[in-house]
Amino acid sequence: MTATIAALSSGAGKAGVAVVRLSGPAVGAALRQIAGGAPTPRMAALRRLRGAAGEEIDRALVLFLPGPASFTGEDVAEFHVHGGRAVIAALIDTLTAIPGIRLAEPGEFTRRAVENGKLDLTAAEGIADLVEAETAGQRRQALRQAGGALERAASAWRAELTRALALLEAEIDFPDEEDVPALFAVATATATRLVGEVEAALAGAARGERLREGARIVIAGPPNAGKSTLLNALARRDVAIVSAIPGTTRDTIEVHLDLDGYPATLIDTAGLRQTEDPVEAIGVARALDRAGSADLVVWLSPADAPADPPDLAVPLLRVATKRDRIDSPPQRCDLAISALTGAGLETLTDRLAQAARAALEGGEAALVTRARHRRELEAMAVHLGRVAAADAATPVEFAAEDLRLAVRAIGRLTGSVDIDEIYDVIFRQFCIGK
Ligand SMILES: Nc1nc2c(c(=O)[nH]1)N(C=O)[C@@H](CNc1ccc(C(=O)N[C@@H](CCC(=O)O)C(=O)O)cc1)CN2
Ligand SMILES: Nc1nc2c(ncn2[C@@H]2O[C@H](COP(=O)(O)OP(=O)(O)OP(=O)(O)O)[C@@H](O)[C@H]2O)c(=O)[nH]1
Ligand SMILES: [Mg+2]
Repeated sequence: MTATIAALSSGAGKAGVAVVRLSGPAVGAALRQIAGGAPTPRMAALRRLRGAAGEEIDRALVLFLPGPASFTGEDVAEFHVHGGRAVIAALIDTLTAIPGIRLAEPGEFTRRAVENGKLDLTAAEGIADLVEAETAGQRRQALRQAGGALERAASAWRAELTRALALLEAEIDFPDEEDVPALFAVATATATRLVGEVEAALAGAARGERLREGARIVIAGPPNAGKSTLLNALARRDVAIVSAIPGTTRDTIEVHLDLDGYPATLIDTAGLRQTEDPVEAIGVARALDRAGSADLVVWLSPADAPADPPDLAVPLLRVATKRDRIDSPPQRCDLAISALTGAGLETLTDRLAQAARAALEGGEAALVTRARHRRELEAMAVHLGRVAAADAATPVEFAAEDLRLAVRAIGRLTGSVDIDEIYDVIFRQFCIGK
């Protein structure tokens, strides 16, 4: 029998109110045992909750949402209790002591919603992104996906492909009864149109993935330029080790920033120099690699010892550091800062926000927000491209197989092909209680 799952769905730690959720066939029994019976469906009721020995745990608002009209599609109960650690622990302990009830795994409530047909996989990913969203732009994109934007596009594609496939299969099963060139024409026309739509969706993919993950801004420069000092100043905490010894930072260090509503990942790197030290050399190689794929490289070099950046095919902002060390305006830079006095830091933050905006804004809202979506749509485009290019010499079976493989890619995208390993990877990333 399906296990009934329980978890704290609100944030961990002390809070005014905490929400504990329960989903599965044992919900009715649990409500009878601890809340004196199930309240009227979908109506909040104030109840005394009792532990196994009959002792009172809390007075709480209780909700009963009978399946299938619930978030998971199963019977669901919610306990809105006082958010103290001992209250939550007593309630969870009492619930999980009831036969058939266990703690939920990360994302398991949402996984059940998908398995019961309440959401497709892309909408579930949208919910995960909504929980993770740190900026308004990320929230909007996640909400759109959770509302089924990609799901609707995918199911429209699937319906058209299935229709075209049915025509070709009729031809394979009953050769000579139909006019083959006419059937082929329908299949190639459908494939040609859908390739266009899939490619339009893919065109926004880079932006969609960027918005989800944030613009990538890499701090690079010679050793001792003040890179880690700047990272700490912008992050407003001591993330990276700072010292007067050149070659202090070896690995890349990332922090997430909200730049005027635009999410960004700021990456500190090892100082660039020729080195005999094999570990430092790996750090230098990593620094160059990150810089090469950044949306912006902030090239730092000391005002009293300016250095030129290597050739990079990405936008560059040249910043002179340690402005406090020289009197005359620094050379060969776009702006100058001093972590000591704070001079120039506000201007720099504005420039970073501009760069993040340039990397993330523009165009329509993206349908594709993850590499996983991109992979499946690219696979679709390859198969549809072959069908679109088919001619009289192409065997009908080949075109049909390509249409089938395109449909399969859509199935992997939306989760309608039941593929456990895809589910496991995706739902592992959720929080517990979601
Ligand atoms: N207290 C609480 N707040 C919450 C949730 C929750 O589970 N509990 N949610 C959870 O993530 C989100 C809201 N999402 C929800 C989505 C569907 C249903 C639901 O009951 N759907 C039924 C009935 C729909 C209807 O009445 O219109 C259904 O789909 O059949 C509930 C919550 C955010 N806020
Ligand atoms: N006077 C002055 N010193 C600074 C300033 N910023 C950083 N420093 C000092 O410069 C030294 C190097 O700073 P780091 O931030 O560790 O330099 P880095 O670029 O990360 O160096 P590596 O990790 O070795 O590549 C430290 O002693 C800092 O205190 C500044 O604005 N003014
Ligand atoms: Mg450093």
